[in-house]
Amino acid sequence: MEKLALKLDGVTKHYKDFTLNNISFSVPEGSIVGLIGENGAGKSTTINSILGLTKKDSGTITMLGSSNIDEVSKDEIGVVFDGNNYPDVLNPKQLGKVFASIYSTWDMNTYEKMLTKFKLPMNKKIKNFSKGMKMKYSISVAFSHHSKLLILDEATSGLDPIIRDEILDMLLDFIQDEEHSVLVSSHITSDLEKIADYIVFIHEGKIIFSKPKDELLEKYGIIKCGAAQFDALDKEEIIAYRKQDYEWQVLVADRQKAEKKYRKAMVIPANIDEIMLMYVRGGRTR
Ligand SMILES: Nc1ncnc2c1ncn2[C@@H]1O[C@H](COP(=O)(O)OP(=O)(O)OP(=O)(O)O)[C@@H](O)[C@H]1O
Repeated sequence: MEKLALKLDGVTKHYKDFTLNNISFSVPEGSIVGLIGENGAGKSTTINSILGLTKKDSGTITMLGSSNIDEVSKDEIGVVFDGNNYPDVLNPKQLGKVFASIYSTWDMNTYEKMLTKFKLPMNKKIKNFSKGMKMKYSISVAFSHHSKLLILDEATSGLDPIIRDEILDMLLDFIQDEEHSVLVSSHITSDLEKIADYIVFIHEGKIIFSKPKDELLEKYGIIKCGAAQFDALDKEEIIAYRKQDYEWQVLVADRQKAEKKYRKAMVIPANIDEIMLMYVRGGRTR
């Protein structure tokens, strides 16, 4: 049976104007799970609930075999938030000593290698690092205490494409060893499309879908057609649709079936961004 690094079951959190509603998904060992959703969808609330930073109202969270986050060794989890994770008046050399006393699994050799590899200066204060450097530094730290599960909130937002690509490569490196797993939230869906094994799409506090990425990319499709063809479509098969000028765009879950059934219509693959947009902004026929 597939081993899970993380499992959420019915996690619910009520705020005055927002409810994170019955969230269930899992992160299999050796995989990268991308949590996507627009601003305010509930991604950070989900991640904070997992880390025990926000107290959930109900539901269970099992992390690395334990349903109590306090019982999970801090060595085993790496956390990377958008922004400063560490006292920024210190430099990596000083912080390395701090981490050696915090993490029983701290590996100074890996730390120094990572800093050299990512051109992060040992003697420069973290507060003088650029945003991208801070992010790479946080991930290097997570590698250096050999964490098994890496959780990143908005790891690539606000970074240029080259640094984003480096960070995505770091995450792919991290899971090469099958025991390592990653949960990463982002609203840059193209980044997650490159690296994630599974995509969990959250909208207004609810999960819209949680699926293997390949299934989404290989199976979902968009039918492009005119009004008469749209009227003739089987409405049961339509997930959502949009009308642009004279063209209808229709999201379906089985592209090949649509190609065979509607030979006159154009059916094209859908990327994650398009799938997300259609779910959020598209019209419904049922
Ligand atoms: N401590 C809090 N008290 C009240 N409401 C909160 C609190 N924290 C978050 N919220 C609300 O919960 C909702 C979801 O916020 P959350 O930060 O989880 O979204 P997000 O998907 O991470 O968004 P973004 O991509 O913009 O970071 C928002 O409406 C937010 O205002």
